[in-house]
Amino acid sequence: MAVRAELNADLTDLELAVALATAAGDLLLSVRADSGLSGRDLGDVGDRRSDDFLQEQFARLRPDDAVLSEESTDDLARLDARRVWIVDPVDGTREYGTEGRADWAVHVALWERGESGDGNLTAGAVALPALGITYASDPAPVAPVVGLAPPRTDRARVVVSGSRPPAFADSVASALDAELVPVGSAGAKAMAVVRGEADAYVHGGGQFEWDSAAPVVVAQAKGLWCSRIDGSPLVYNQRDTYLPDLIICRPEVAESVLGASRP
Ligand SMILES: Nc1ncnc2c1ncn2[C@@H]1O[C@H](COP(=O)(O)O)[C@@H](OP(=O)(O)O)[C@H]1O
Ligand SMILES: [Mg+2]
Repeated sequence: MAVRAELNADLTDLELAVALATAAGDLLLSVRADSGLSGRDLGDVGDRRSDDFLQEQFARLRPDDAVLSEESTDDLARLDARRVWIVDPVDGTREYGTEGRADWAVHVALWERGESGDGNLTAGAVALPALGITYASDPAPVAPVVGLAPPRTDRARVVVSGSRPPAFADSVASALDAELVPVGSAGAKAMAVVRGEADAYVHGGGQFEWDSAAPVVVAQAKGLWCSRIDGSPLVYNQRDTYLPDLIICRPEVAESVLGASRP
């Protein structure tokens, strides 16, 4: 879904997720180009500007919905809400602050409560602004990005955090006879699997709902396996937003990845 939609309340939830992630990404690119800042200072300003923009737009376009954002106080009103937007205004803040890095993202996901009271992620988008691409939670095929990753060999690839790879990363790599590739941002790693550049993204040791909600709803829509490392479902809009581990992978390798990741 590459078309830039005008931001208005008539957009579907999916169109709105794509439009907001894309627009916040454009804002972040201009802050990065024009602020004269770098490193942590740039990350802080980017986080704030992107979050302010997203909060304003949700208040204007979906005033009845709750919002859970990494960068805003959580007043827990979302626990009684029927619809909750789960957003990460800059995922991969460290990489956003580092000149030349493209592995950072904007995450926008929607969680909706069902008849039973439980809820699910129902729509979402991950923008990779430095690549000029926004991925949507629809089943449309995804084109590879030429020149982004080294050409595929027969060897599988597993993407992991550059700064905090999980303790079980080596065992997953052995199980798949894969190379481990460090990439920043949960969204950028998940989209590498969506594009087919990597076979799996594994994480353990700490993360929050906003880090994975949008990547997971996009990956699910593209037919990928998404779960906790013990194989249980990823559950969102919980009181405690800590959601420390996940696997996103091609369904064919899920059993091997789970076997090698299980605590
Ligand atoms: N051990 C940990 N505890 C808490 N958050 C973690 C974490 N490891 C990774 N994350 C978060 O997950 C996102 C992706 O990290 P990584 O690139 O290392 O895989 C980052 O989000 P933010 O950049 O939004 O803070 C990072 O803060
Ligand atoms: Mg994050």
